[in-house]
Amino acid sequence: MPDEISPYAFQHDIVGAYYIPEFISREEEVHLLRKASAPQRDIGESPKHKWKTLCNRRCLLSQSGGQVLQNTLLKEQMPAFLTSFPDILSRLRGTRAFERSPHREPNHVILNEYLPGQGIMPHEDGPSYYPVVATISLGSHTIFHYFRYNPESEVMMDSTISQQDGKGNGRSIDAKPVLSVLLEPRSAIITTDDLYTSHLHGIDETLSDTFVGRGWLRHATGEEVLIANWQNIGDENIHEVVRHGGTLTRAMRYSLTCRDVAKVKEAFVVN
Ligand SMILES: O=C(O)CCC(=O)C(=O)O
Ligand SMILES: [Fe+2]
Repeated sequence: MPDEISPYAFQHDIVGAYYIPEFISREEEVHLLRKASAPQRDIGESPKHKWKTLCNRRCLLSQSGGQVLQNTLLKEQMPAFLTSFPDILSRLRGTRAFERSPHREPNHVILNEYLPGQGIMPHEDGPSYYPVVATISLGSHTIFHYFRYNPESEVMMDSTISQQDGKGNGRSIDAKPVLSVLLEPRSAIITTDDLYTSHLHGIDETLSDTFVGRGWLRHATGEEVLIANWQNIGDENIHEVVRHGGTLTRAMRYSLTCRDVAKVKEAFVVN
């Protein structure tokens, strides 16, 4: 990864995650939240940026930059709210995380909406995208877990989840995360390398997150898991709870997931 992004790596065994607190300002967050939470007026007003509900995700989703069909982006113009204030795309270019991606910047952005208690099942983002994704959080913290598949020969008693891998093969997943990260509102997390290509990621469906101190989270599996970036947390209140123990309540959260689709086809526009 280029120098710009390497200071945002944090201590853990697997390479490929970079956490940037305060990637956008509070003022920018308020502005984006207003856009995101008024889908009829802003993002959802044109048929191109319609909200969809995905049953396995239990979140609303709006795609910008176009639809991805058969690994190909049917290109449309990015809505102004992503390129004006704040200019998220040029800020992401500045991290140089997309330096080696085909278009050297994201050309596809998905807006997800999570009510408190909603999450997203462990999944891979798949082969349509170049293996780097930047996720910007708005409105609430959340906990992002990365998982690994169980090795073929290994039968794990606690692996309660299974999922199709990138090649469409059903595989079981180790329920204990290999890496857990706290995403603060206004932060960006960049996932790449091995974490993108051979791991899954997901968010538990929970209304709150309880910490026992020094970065340890009480996880749904009953085990305690360490929040790998707990010493990089910028918000004083959140840091205090994670450091000394306590509970953080989840609020409505929006995320912008920004990726580069290699194959692009100009969409045919009929006026
Ligand atoms: O909302 C998030 O932080 C993650 C969303 C995600 O994993 C996805 O859209 O593929
Ligand atoms: Fe994802």
